[in-house]
Amino acid sequence: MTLSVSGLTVSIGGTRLVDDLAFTLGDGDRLGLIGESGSGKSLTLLSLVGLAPDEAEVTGSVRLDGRELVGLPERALARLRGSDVAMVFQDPLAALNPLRTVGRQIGETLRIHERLSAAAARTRAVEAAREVNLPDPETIVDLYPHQLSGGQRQRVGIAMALIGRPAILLADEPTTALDVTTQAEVLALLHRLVEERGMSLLFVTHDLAVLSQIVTDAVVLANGRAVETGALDTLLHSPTHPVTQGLVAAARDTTWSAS
Ligand SMILES: Nc1ncnc2c1ncn2[C@@H]1O[C@H](COP(=O)(O)OP(=O)(O)OP(=O)(O)O)[C@@H](O)[C@H]1O
Repeated sequence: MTLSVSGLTVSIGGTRLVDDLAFTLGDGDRLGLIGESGSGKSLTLLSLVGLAPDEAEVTGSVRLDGRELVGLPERALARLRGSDVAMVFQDPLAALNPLRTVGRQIGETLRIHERLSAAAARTRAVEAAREVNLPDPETIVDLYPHQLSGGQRQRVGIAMALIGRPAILLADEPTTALDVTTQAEVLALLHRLVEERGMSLLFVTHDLAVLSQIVTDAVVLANGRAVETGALDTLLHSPTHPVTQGLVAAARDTTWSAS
């Protein structure tokens, strides 16, 4: 599947927070969206699938295999989010229901979309838990979110996102809340799953060091505009825009302080 974005503009209260953005995510592509805090990364990601805040005005074009998503009714967008396009977010705890076992939450999509029985959904949830390397999957699916570590919860978030076999994964800072070791493990897991399943990935982060572990190309955002676009190697080794240069310097600092 190809996601083609052009002229994407998101305004709130008359301010353009995302301004005339264009990029294409083709089959199997791994693209990063990087920029400092407030540069418009999250709003961009949310706007692609109709999840921008109610007060936001979204214009421009987001096409999924030619089908225009901007202006599509919420029902159609919701169907799409459960099937072709899936998302993982920074804070898995906020995305999880504290009162339901993680297995039930992993299997929920299947109960809705494939009308599976509770028992069949549980079996698939156990398989999904195993695929994301959760320890003791048979037992862990019966636990509640607060009984898991942060890294385990993010693995649950990934299992939930991937169980519907999406073609495209949108990830918004999925490892930012994790410690450095867990972050590396979760990035490696995402990388493996994306490759094995031939998914395409749009990965949002403020951290170029993280991005270099998972994508091949990136769009650098500043004040809602794309200021530099290209292969990650080129951005890392010969950044031309001052914002990109700042991100490279920051990534060097974190790499040094982590080692
Ligand atoms: N609902 C809203 N109402 C008003 N302004 C908003 C709203 N949501 C986001 N913004 C503003 O839009 C700009 C872009 O926000 P966005 O969350 O996309 O940034 P970001 O690059 O993802 O930053 P971060 O890394 O901090 O999440 C920011 O200036 C933010 O304050």
